[in-house]
Amino acid sequence: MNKSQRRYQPAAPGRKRRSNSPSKSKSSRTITDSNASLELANFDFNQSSGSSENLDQSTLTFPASDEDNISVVIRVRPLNEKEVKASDDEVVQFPGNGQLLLEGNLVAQKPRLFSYHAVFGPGATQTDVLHFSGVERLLQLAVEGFSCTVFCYGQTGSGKTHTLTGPPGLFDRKPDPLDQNHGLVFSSFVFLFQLLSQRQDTHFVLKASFLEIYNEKVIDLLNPGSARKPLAVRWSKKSRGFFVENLFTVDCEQLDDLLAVLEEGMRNRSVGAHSMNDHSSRSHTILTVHITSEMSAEDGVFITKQGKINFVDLAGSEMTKKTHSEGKTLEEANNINKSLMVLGYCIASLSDSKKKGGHIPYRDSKLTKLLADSLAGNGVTLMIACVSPAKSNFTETLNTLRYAARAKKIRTKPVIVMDPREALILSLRREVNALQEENDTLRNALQLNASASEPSRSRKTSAEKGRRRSVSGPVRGEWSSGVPWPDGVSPDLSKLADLKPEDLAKMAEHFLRENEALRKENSDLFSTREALLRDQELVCRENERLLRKLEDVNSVCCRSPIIPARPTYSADKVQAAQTEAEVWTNPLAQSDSSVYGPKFKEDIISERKSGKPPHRLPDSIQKELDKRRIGVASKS
Ligand SMILES: Nc1ncnc2c1ncn2[C@@H]1O[C@H](COP(=O)(O)OP(=O)(O)OP(=O)(O)O)[C@@H](O)[C@H]1O
Repeated sequence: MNKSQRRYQPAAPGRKRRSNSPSKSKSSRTITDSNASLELANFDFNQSSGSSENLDQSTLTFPASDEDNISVVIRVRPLNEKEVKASDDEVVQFPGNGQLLLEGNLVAQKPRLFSYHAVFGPGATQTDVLHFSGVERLLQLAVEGFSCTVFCYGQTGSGKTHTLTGPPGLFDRKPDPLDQNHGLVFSSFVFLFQLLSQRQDTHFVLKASFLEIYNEKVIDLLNPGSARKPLAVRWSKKSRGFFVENLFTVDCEQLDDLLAVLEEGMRNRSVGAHSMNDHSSRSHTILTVHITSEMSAEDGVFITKQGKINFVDLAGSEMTKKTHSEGKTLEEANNINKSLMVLGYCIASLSDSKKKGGHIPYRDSKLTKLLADSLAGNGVTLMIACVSPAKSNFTETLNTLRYAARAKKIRTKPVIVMDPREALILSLRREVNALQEENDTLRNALQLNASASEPSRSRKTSAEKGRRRSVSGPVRGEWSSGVPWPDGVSPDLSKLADLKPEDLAKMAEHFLRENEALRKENSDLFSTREALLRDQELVCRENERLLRKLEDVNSVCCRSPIIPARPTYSADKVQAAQTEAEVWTNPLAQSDSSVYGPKFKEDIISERKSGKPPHRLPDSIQKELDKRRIGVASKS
C-alpha cells in the first residue's frame, strides 16, 4: 500500500461535532429536522461522549455492571427512488423514547411498538449515528482493553453498508476525508486516533485485519490472492475462542494506515447486483482493529492489555423471490440466509433465559464461530439494525425488529484481556506492598519516641487489619494471625513508653513471629492459588478434548447414512421438520437403554423376533442393506 497517497489529517478539520452535554445524561430526547427524527431513550450521554473519565481502570470488569446487555439501536433509511416511484407508503413511526411503531400491514393487524436503546429516523446523518449510537463509548472501551463489536444487521438494501462505510462508490476513487457521507468505520478511526493522542502515559500498538465470509469460505480481503484461497477457522486454546489461521494483520502506526486497510478491503469485497440493490454485499465482512496498550502501573510493573474493535457488515437477508436472484447470486443468497439463520438461532438461544447454559450452535457457521465472543463472551457489543420504512418491506422490517428485540436481551460479561503473567505479577506486587505496609505499622508500634498520636494510629491500623483477616475478630491474648502473646495477655500499645526493656524485647520477638506467620500464610495462599490454576488448566484441557470429541462425533453423524444427523439450526433442519415423515432412525445401531429406555429395547427385541424391519428406511438405503445381506448370506 502506498502510504504517501493516503495521508489524512488525524482530526478532519471543519467537521462539526455535536457536543454531548453531561446534563442530558439518561434522558429521552428527540432531534427533528424537516424530515428527520432521532429518538434517544435511556441512553447515557456521558458514556457516549469522548471522555474516558467514567472508566474504572482498576477493575477488570465492565464499568457499568458485571453483566450487561447488548446495546441495540435501529436506523430507518429514507424511502429509495424505486419506492418513491411506486408510491410506497411508510409504515414506521417514531413516538419517541427510543420507541418505534410499526403500523399493521393489513386492516386486521394491530400496530406493534418496539423499544430500543436509540432509534435513528430517515433524516439522521452519519455524524448523528457516530455520536448517539454508543460507538464512541465502545472505542473508549476497546482502548481500555475490552473486546468490542459493532455489527449491522438487516434485510438487503436496508442501509447496513451505508451506515458502516458509506454510500456505494465512495472507495472507487481516493476518498475525500472531509466527505460527510463517510460511515461509522471511517469516523471511528478518526475518533480512535484522537483518543490515543490524549493518552500520553500509554504506548499503543494497532494492528488491523479485514476478512469476508463468502459462501461459507473465509477470504482475506487484505491478501486475497488471485485464487482467493479460503482460510481455516480454528479454535485457540490460549484465547479460548475461534480465530482465522494465517489472516494477514497490518501494523497501523498512523491513521493513514488504518484508512488504507479500509480502502483495500472495500475494493476487494464481493459485491453483486439484484433487483433490490445494485451494490449488494454478497458476503459478511469483519474488519478488526487490535489495540495493544502498555502502560507502567506500580513499582515498574508494566501492564499490557489487548483490546479490539470489530466492525461487522453482515450481508442482508433476502427473499430470493423478491430479489430475483438466480445462478451465482442465488447460491450466494442461500449461503447468506443460512448463516443468518444460524446467527438467529444463536441469538434466540442466548436471549432465552430458560435456556441459560444450554447449547448454543456457534459451530454451525463460520460467522457465528467468529462472532461467538461478541455475542455471549467477554465482549461489549452494539447491534445496529437497519430497516426500510416502506410498506412493501413490512415482513422483512418486522423480522428485523423482532431479531433486534431478542438481541437486546442478551447479556455478556465483558472483561479486560490482560497477559495472565502480568496480572499475576501485579497482584503479587500488591500483596507484597500490603505486607510491607503491615511491617511498617508494626515497626511504628515499636518506636518508643514516636509522638503520642503515632501508637494510637498504629494500633487502629493493626486492629483494622486484624479484623480483616480474622472472621471472628482478634481473641484476647491472641494476635489476629493466631500467634499468641508470650504471657497470654496483649499489652496496651498506648502505654508502650511505660514498658520495661525486657517486655519490649518480648514484644519485638512477638512481632517478628507474627510477621513470619503472615509470610507463611501468604506463601500458603500462593501455593493454593498455583494449585487452583493448575487444576483449572487441566479442566480446560479436558473440556477441549471433549469438545474435539464432540466435533468428531458430529462430523461422523453428519456423514453416516445410518445415524441421524445431530439437529443443526440450518435450512436442512427446517426442511427436515417440514417433511417429518422422512425422518428415520436405526434403532439397531442404538440400543442404549439410557437413551431409549427399557420399553424401547423390548420393542426392538420383539420386532427382531418377528423379522419385521424396525422402521421404514429410505429405499436407496434399504436396497443397499438388502444387497449386503444377500452378499453375507451367499458367503455363509
Ligand atoms: N440512511 C440512508 N440515507 C441515505 N441513503 C441510504 C441510507 N441507507 C441506505 N441508503 C442507500 O440505500 C442503498 C442500499 O444501501 P446499502 O447498500 O447500504 O444496503 P445494505 O443493507 O448494505 O444492502 P445489502 O445487504 O444488499 O448489502 C444505497 O444506495 C445506500 O446509499
